[in-house]
Amino acid sequence: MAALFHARRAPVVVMGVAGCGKTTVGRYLADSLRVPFEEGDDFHPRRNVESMANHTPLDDRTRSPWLAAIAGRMRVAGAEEGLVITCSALRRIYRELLRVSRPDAFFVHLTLDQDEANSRVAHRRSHYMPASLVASQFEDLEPLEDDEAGMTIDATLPAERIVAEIQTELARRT
Ligand SMILES: Nc1ncnc2c1ncn2[C@@H]1O[C@H](COP(=O)(O)OP(=O)(O)O)[C@@H](O)[C@H]1O
Ligand SMILES: O=C(O)[C@H](O)[C@@H](O)[C@H](O)[C@H](O)COP(=O)(O)O
Repeated sequence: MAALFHARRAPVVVMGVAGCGKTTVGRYLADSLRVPFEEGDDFHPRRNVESMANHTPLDDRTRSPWLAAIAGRMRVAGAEEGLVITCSALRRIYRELLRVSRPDAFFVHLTLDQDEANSRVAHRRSHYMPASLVASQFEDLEPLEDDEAGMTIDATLPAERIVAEIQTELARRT
C-alpha cells in the first residue's frame, strides 16, 4: 500500500461515528494540505437524511447509493489536486468499496467513546443526526484494521493536534 501512496495525491477519508469530528478535522486538514474538501453527508440521497432525522438508522442497502456517490467523487479527484472527504465508513466492506474506486485512499479513523459521541451529537446545532442514532453507529462500527492504509487517532485531542499528527503521518509515508 505504501508504494501507492503520495500525500499530495491520495484521497484522505476522515471516518468514524457521528460526532467524532470528521467535518471539523476534515476541513482543517484540507485547508492545511491545500486540497479540496468534500462533506460526505452531502452525498446522501434525501431519503437517507429523512430516515436518520426520523430516528431510523441506515443499513447496507440504504448506504449503498451514498457510498457509490462518494466513491464516484473520489474517482474523479485529480491526480495532482488531492482530496479530503468525510465518510463514516463504519464497516470494512464500505471501505473496500471506496478502495475499489481509489486503491490509494488513506483512512483516518477518529475514535471516541459512546458517551462522548452522544454528548457531542446532542449538543450540536443545525444537524439532522439525532443522538438516538449514536448507539447504532457503534453497533455498526468495524474499526480500521492494521492492514488497511490509514491511521487511528484519539478524537478527543484538540483538532489542531489531530491535524498535525495526520500531516506528520502523511509526510512519513510519502
Ligand atoms: N477534537 C475535538 N475536540 C472537541 N470537540 C470537537 C472536536 N472535533 C469536533 N468537535 C465538536 O464535536 C461536534 C461534532 O463534530 P463534527 O465535526 O460535526 O463531527 P462529525 O462530522 O464526525 O459528525 C461539534 O460540535 C464539534 O465542534
Ligand atoms: O453511515 C451512516 O450511518 C451515516 O452516514 C452516518 O454515519 C452519518 O454520521 C450521518 O450522515 C450523520 O452525519 P455526521 O457523521 O457528520 O454526524
